Amino acid sequence: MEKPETIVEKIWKNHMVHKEPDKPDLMYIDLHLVHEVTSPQAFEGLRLNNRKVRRPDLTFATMDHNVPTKNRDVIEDQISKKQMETLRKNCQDFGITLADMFHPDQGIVHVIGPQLGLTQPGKTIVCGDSHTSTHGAFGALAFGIGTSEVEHVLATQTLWQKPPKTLNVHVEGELGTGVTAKDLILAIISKFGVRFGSGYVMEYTGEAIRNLSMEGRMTVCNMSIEAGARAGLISPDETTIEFLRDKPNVPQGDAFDEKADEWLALATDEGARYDETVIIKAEEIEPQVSWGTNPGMCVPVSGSTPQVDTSENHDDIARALEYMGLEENQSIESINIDHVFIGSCTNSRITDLRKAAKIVEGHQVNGNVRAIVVPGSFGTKLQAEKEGLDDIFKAAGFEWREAGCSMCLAMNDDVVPPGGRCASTSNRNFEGRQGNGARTHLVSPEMAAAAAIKGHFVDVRQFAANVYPA
Ligand SMILES: CC(C)[C@H](C(=O)O)[C@@H](O)C(=O)O
Ligand code: SF4
Repeated sequence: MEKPETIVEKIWKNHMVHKEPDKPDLMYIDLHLVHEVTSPQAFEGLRLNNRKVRRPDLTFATMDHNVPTKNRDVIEDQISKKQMETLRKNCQDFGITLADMFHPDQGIVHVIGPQLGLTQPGKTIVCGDSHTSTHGAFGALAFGIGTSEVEHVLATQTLWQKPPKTLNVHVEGELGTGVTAKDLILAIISKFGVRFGSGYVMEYTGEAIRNLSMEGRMTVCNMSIEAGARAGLISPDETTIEFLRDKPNVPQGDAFDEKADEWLALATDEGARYDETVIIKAEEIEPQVSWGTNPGMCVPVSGSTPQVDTSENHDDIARALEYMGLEENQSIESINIDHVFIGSCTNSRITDLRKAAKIVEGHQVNGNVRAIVVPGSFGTKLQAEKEGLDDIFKAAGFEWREAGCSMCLAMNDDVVPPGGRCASTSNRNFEGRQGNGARTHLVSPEMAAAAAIKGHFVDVRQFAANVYPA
């Protein structure tokens, strides 16, 4: 029998175009996703060198970071406006399909790729965006690249890459009711730190991962980058196949089933070797809330902020607590919030919205809280409206918005004011991430929904005991 291989080894072998000693490998790229923020200089470089886009048919663009989510017709910020106009012109000049602001396919780049069936197992996928790791949920090797690499891929459809080391993140057992994929990945990062994946491609394995929906898997893979990894992925299985069936850009009918067999064969072989393995027990995980200024600074909702002098990195902790306006040993449930953001490429998919709506139904947003729901794509928004989720959110006092990155980062009109405190379903809680002086707490959509109603963090399992029968 042939030597057992990991999915990463298989994809690597299938895409290596050129290898020579002491150099990275030259890799073929199957899908290049483009957005307005990291592409302008890349296109400019092509123009300066008189080059064309090598494979416009393997390149797909959308606008997400800068788009207004309230009134699409008014773009106040001149830089945003310019970036969007530039992307429009570049896509026209170079023959690239663009899901423009009013296009039905528009949305956050990492939400629409899977929805359109562009994201598929076994593909190499790149985008000038760190959260490209999201697409790894499908068993694709997907990573973020810098603007000069964007230019290289546009011009050649290839990329120089060092073969990665592999890290098996094995999650045993089952997550408890009310404990989500978001809690799982936050718990992993807080346990092992924001650098533990450095230099690795992480493959998530184990029963708890197998039991996740594709949306849950995307949430997990999305945040691999916050653990320092180059990429994160999950071997394809029947869940992957059923998600992709009938999607627009996949083979249809019998051809799909043939393709599905090929995809399933990419899964890591029994007995394949990883460079490193860590094991996590799913049962031990509780709903998480970040208290600090990186995604590893998280505790269970039943917990408290750390004590400074007995902690290992006390300077970092003291600084984070100060920025966050929190005391040491402060219970998480005592933290009052004034903003809630349900959205971002981590948690803005239809299942996220359904679950948040379930918590919200029949309640009112707390009077001190401004809460917004921003679907990840136009398609998600339509689906949610078809199901009446928008009515549930609006009746409770949430604002219901158009698709985009929105309050995940302060690159558009959706900003948390200085000193404001936000329960956010996004992936980064760095200083200033949601606005100058803004304070971000990372949580699951369910936890964000419950916090919106109470005005402070609560254990969603108690808050919504009716939703989580014993
Ligand atoms: C703007 C873009 C380059 C950036 C990224 O790469 O991740 C953004 O999407 C983010 O989440 O910080
Ligand atoms: S939603 Fe946030 S994390 Fe995702 S691509 Fe947009 S800005 Fe980056």
